[in-house]
Amino acid sequence: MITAVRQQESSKSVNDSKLSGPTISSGTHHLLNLRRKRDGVAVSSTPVMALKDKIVEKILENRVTLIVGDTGCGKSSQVPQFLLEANMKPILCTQPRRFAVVAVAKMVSEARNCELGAQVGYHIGHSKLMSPRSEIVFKTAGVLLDEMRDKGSSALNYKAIILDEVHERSVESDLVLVCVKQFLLKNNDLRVVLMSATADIARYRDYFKDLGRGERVEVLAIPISNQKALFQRRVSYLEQVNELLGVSSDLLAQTYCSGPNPSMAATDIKPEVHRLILDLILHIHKNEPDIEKGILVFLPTYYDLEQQWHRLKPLSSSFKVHILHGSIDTKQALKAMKILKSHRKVILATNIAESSVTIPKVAYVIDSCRSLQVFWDATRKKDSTELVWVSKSQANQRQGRTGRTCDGQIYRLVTRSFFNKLEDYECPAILRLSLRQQVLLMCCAESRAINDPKVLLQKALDPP
Ligand SMILES: Nc1ncnc2c1ncn2[C@@H]1O[C@H](COP(=O)(O)OP(=O)(O)OP(=O)(O)O)[C@@H](O)[C@H]1O
Repeated sequence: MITAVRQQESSKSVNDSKLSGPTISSGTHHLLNLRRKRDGVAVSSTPVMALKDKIVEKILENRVTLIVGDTGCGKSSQVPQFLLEANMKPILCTQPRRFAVVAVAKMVSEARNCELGAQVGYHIGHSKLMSPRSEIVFKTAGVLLDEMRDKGSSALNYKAIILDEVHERSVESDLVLVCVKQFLLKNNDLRVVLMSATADIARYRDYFKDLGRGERVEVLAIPISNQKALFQRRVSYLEQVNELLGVSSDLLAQTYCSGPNPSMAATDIKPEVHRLILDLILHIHKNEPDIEKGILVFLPTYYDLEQQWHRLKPLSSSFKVHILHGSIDTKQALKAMKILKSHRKVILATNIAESSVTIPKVAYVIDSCRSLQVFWDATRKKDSTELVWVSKSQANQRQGRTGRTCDGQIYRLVTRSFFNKLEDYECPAILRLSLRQQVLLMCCAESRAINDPKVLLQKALDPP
């Protein structure tokens, strides 16, 4: 379903557009040099670079533009720079998570050869590294939402606002979308760009349909043919993993997923799964001579990260293990970005590392295909958590953390038929969580356009 829509959009874009030749800017050149320098690979361009002129032209022409392109094709790093070079500044870019804000801001400032906090800055929670002269600013959706509540439309005093990773449906992201739309109805000059590799584009296109008479939402898909510059990615499922490790089991799904399909299977990570992950890591280490090639493992909870960490601890002479979890300080988390020459890097992560970020030289992704979800328990009248199977969209984002700076291999720890039965998308948080706090905050908003929670929530992409 996702593939079908994306392919349809891709071919539309190719047919509709007279693709202009690549115009490579100084920032872009610098990014390429950076990549060559860091990774020892010669990369001629990221796929979005070939569409630079087209992207700028469409954003200038339309108030809302959707950019859809495979993970790693260059959306987050390049599109803000394209707009800067077209003099559409200042530019605001939101990311769903703090880690992604800092990682992308850091990468773009390095690509532009400037100090972080000067031309390129960021703002997450209480940490702000930007100046009044910053021309590209990265923020979390939560920070932007707070600012819109406090300052109304003046929080959007930018020439262009990029809402990156729109498929991530946190309450904050959905509320940012609805507030931005309200302000767009009053501001003709603002340009909004939505970006994602896996979003359901038809929904976003429809959402902005009523913006104004004769207006349309431009959908720009980065054509598959333009994506050949990307590295290869190969996906394996439990069947192949077991073959690889020489384990024979007729009941793979039963042993490692507790059932034949997502609706019947318990999501908890059994010791067998931790054991399988360890065996896989050891197998990779033995067979991959390039020590710089790292392994990224997705697990659902801090407890699971700890369990896996304990299994790896006795092997500290071979492996350097990093933990990426929401509770870890961003500075500490950024240490996982370093390429190591002495040890094999193993990164144990929850979905904090699922989208946006490039961790250089991650060549292997092991995906447990589980995730922790918070929901409002109406009976107990409190927030609760549950382990769920990821959606295909989430799994594709996880897959996209490799194949960015080198070829990638993905191991999904479910059988192929089990994977095919996963939902396409996860349920938006706005339909799962209590909105009491958000409603109170909305009531306090300065701007009349966004201070009536009942009206505003009805205008959300999925009204609660
Ligand atoms: N820190 C980095 N070090 C080396 N290369 C990087 C770094 N950050 C980005 N890149 C390179 O730039 C490419 C584009 O990254 P970018 O984040 O712009 O892609 P994207 O299309 O936004 O991906 P996603 O949809 O996953 O967010 C990556 O595939 C990678 O090759």
